Amino acid sequence: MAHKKSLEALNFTLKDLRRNNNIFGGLMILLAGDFRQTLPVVPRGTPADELNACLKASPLWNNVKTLSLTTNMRVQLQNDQSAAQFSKQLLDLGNGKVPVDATSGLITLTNDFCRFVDTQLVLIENVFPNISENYKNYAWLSQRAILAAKNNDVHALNFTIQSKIAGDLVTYKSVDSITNPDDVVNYPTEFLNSLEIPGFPPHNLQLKVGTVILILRNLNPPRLCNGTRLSVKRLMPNLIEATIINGKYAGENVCIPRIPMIPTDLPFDFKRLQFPVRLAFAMTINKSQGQSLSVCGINLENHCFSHGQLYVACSRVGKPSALFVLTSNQKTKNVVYQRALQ
Ligand SMILES: Nc1ncnc2c1ncn2[C@@H]1O[C@H](COP(=O)(O)OP(=O)(O)OP(=O)(O)O)[C@@H](O)[C@H]1O
Repeated sequence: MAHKKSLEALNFTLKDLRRNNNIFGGLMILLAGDFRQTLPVVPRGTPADELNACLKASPLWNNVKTLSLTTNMRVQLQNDQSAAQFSKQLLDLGNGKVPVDATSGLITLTNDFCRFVDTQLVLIENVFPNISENYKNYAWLSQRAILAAKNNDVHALNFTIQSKIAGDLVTYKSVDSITNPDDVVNYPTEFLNSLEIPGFPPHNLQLKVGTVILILRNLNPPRLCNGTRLSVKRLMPNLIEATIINGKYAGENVCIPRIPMIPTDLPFDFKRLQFPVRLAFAMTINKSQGQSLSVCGINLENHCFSHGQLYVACSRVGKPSALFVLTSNQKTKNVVYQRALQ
């Protein structure tokens, strides 16, 4: 979900451009969204900060007229007999209506909602069956992913899946530096290399031909945007050639260069020169928002920790038989801030 400040900035810009002091310069704006989904991410923020960053906390919200869509098309399109029930189960999850166990604070997922698996390897086998052969099929690859709430869980899954593909591992190390010369002595290169920053490529990027990667920056919109998934075709010393596997430009080959990236939320200025990509067989639930999948795995060994994450993860597919969940005793945490839904 967009931060309320983005919309407030658009409001000021349109007022200025159109020299019209009415809201949005007198234009009608169509917004589409679902407050059951995740709220804007506020680094190191509390739930109150997230709620405050949401559009409902902006004075602009008083001018919004809400119209509701009533059919879950992703589910409806499956023509599955469970469609009506699955749509309702998803809504109950998103609305925080699934009963919570008073002692553990967890909900129990039912057998008619998803398919349960016991280990990470079984999860991988169900979502990416016979990956050592199927990785060459882009349509097959684009329709499946494993999701987890935290980056660390995602990294572990990605390494395991990548190891199932034959071929040499190519390592690309980033060049990390401090931009302010006065700070150089305080931040040794080894420390900079060790930084794992959300939304940033790793220092030690290890890839194989056939690996699925995700672009982390808008390199060449609309073709190469933050979130575009690709399959690696050729690994050269200074360039990665890859094939886009999702969206309108699926099937096109592109070249990705190293670019300098500067994180905005660190207390010191630091620059990482690296390919702006991450492995993407598995991805975080927040990154998966907006995607439709034919088969989705969810690793809930570490519970979801923020509003709407479980709802977003489960609603990527249209039927229960396509949803594989790894969790202990079918129990997990469903975080829903009722204030975001009021
Ligand atoms: N009116 C429609 N007729 C046919 N198919 C539709 C219609 N609306 C949506 N779909 C299909 O349903 C799926 C989900 O649509 P879309 O991604 O636009 O929904 P969304 O609200 O953005 O989902 P989410 O926010 O959960 O990611 C897509 O496959 C889309 O093509």
